[in-house]
Parts: sequence; C-alpha cells; structure tokens
Amino acid sequence: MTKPLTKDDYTPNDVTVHRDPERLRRVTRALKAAGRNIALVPTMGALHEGHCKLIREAQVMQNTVVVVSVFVNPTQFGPNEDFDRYPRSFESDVDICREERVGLVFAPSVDDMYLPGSTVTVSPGPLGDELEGRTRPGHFAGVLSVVAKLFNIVQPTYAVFGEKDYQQLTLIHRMARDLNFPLDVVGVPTVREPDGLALSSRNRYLSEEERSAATALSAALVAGAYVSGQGADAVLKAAGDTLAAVPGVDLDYLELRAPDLGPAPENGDARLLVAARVGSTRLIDNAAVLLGAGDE
Ligand SMILES: Nc1ncnc2c1ncn2[C@@H]1O[C@H](COP(=O)(O)OP(=O)(O)OP(=O)(O)O)[C@@H](O)[C@H]1O
Ligand SMILES: CC(C)(CO)[C@@H](O)C(=O)[O-]
Ligand code: BAL
Repeated sequence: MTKPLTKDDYTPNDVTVHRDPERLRRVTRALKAAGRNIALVPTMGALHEGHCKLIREAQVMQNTVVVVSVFVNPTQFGPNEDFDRYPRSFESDVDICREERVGLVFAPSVDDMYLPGSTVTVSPGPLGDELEGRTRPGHFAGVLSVVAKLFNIVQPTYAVFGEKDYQQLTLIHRMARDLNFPLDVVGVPTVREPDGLALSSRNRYLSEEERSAATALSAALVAGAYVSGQGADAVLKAAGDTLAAVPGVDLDYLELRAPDLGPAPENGDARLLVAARVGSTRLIDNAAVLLGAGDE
C-alpha cells in the first residue's frame, strides 16, 4: 500500500526535499489537481546566482510551485570528464532554495533514476554531434534522456533553462516539440560576473590566474559582436584574435550559427558560440550577434 500524502510532502512557505521519484510525482500531480502550476528548474546543484535567476523567472509565473531538481547526471559525462569531482554542496543548495522560496527540491539517487537494465534513451539527432557534441560524444543523449525523465516525473507546466548552455536549451526546445511534451520551455539570459565571465559551477575549479584568463571567452564575444556590422568573417576574426591574445586559453571551437544553430545567415540574427579549456577546466559561452546590420 502506498502511504497517503501528508503535509510533510509539501509545506507552503517552506522547502520540502523529495528523493523518491514516484512520491514526488504524486505530490506534483496533487498540486496540479488543486489548481497550481508547476515550474521545473533542472540543475546539477552547486547553486549560484545563475540558478537563482532561473528560479526567480519561474516564480514570476502565476500560481506556481517551483520544483528545483538537483541531480548530477552520470549519463551526460564522458569517461574522462569530471563526474567524480563535480562540485556537490547539497545542504547549502537547500538553504538557497529556501531563501528563494522554492516549494520542492527533487534530489533522487542515481539508482532511483536509472533502474537496473534501463536501455532506452532519447536521440538528439545531428545537432547532438556538433559543437559541444564533437568534444563530448553522447553528452546530449544523456542530457535529453534525463530531462525527459524529469519532465515525466515532475510533469511541469513550465521548465526553465539557461542560455549559458545554448545548445542544450536549443535541443530541449526541439525535444519538447518533436516528442510532444505538454509544457513550455523557457530560456533565461546568462548571468555574468562584473568582468563578463558567465557564472558556472565549474568556475570554482579555476585558480586565480585561470580565473583572470577565463574572462577571454566573454571578451571575445563582445569583440565579435562589436564588429558584427562588418559581417561573419570580421566577427570570427575579432573574437578569435581576442582569445589568441590571452595565454593559457586553449580554444576548442568558435562558431557562428543561426539562432536555431543551423548554418549562419549572411545577414541578420546569429549566435556566436565559444568553448575553451582554461587549465584543466572546460568553459563555454555564447552571445547573440546581428550580422551585417551596422554602419561600418
Ligand atoms: N550563468 C548562468 N546564467 C543563466 N543560467 C545558467 C547560468 N549557469 C548555469 N545556468 C543554467 O542553470 C541550469 C543548471 O545548470 P548547471 O547546474 O549545470 O550549472 P552550471 O553552472 O551550468 O554548471 P556547469 O559548470 O556544469 O556548466 C542550466 O539550465 C544552465 O544553463
Ligand atoms: C539540464 C541538466 C540539469 C540535465 O542534467 C544539466 O545538463 C544542466 O545542469 O545544465
Ligand atoms: N551545464 C551543462 C551540464 C554539463 O556540462 O554537463
């Protein structure tokens, strides 16, 4: 017999932590039956101001209970990536969620998320092998599969993601459309440090010297956007020169694409995306640019 829900499963004005996917699903279903919207903010924990911005964006929606998931998903990490050392700070994450008036934190174990023998995954299609996917094969199948599972467990009305992970956001929009998930995917602009560095949990890996070199990524995006009126070649040159001028920044890719990550247009809206290794830390960033529209 499943235990009936009690006020310990959801307390208005406080945060409740759930670990069991089935129980969490019953709680969100009951809240929806009672007329509430559910907004999901998926994270891997180690929460920072970027995550808080997503939570606040989720709070703006009317009559909504915000669910923050905290799950370091093993299936999106390659064998030589940082799954084991990924920052984990669960207690302080829950404190932040309480301060941000989050209703529910969902923090399942790996064993509860991936039952023995599970083999079915979501295929991202060709975009999954480009940009991030070239350096991180299988990454987006891992991301989309866990996000699909979170959608099915939490059953949100809205799901909120950051533009910092622009390719991820694009693929999640596409998955929601292609697989008919009944929810709205909401993208939130990147939150930055005063010197331009995009907030990221992985910034905590950086030494002082690396932290200073890491500003090259956002500086390159600004340099590229600044000359966007002169067209794509000028954008890539200005951004590339900015990156090359900073020692200790090992470029992975710098690409201009259409906003949906198809081929870049000659003129009009485009996206400039960069990934680079600073020491042993791999960082990504991106920005909108308007090609060929300037007065240069
Ligand atoms: N600076 C930021 N501004 C806006 N959203 C962000 C920012 N950083 C992360 N997010 C978003 O928060 C969500 C959870 O991301 P995650 O927990 O992986 O944090 P992260 O800082 O991106 O970590 P990582 O160092 O792994 O890139 C994602 O939707 C991500 O795009
Ligand atoms: C969306 C996500 C929580 C899936 O594990 C992760 O990729 C992230 O934190 O961006
Ligand atoms: N923030 C994206 C998750 C990852 O790098 O695995």
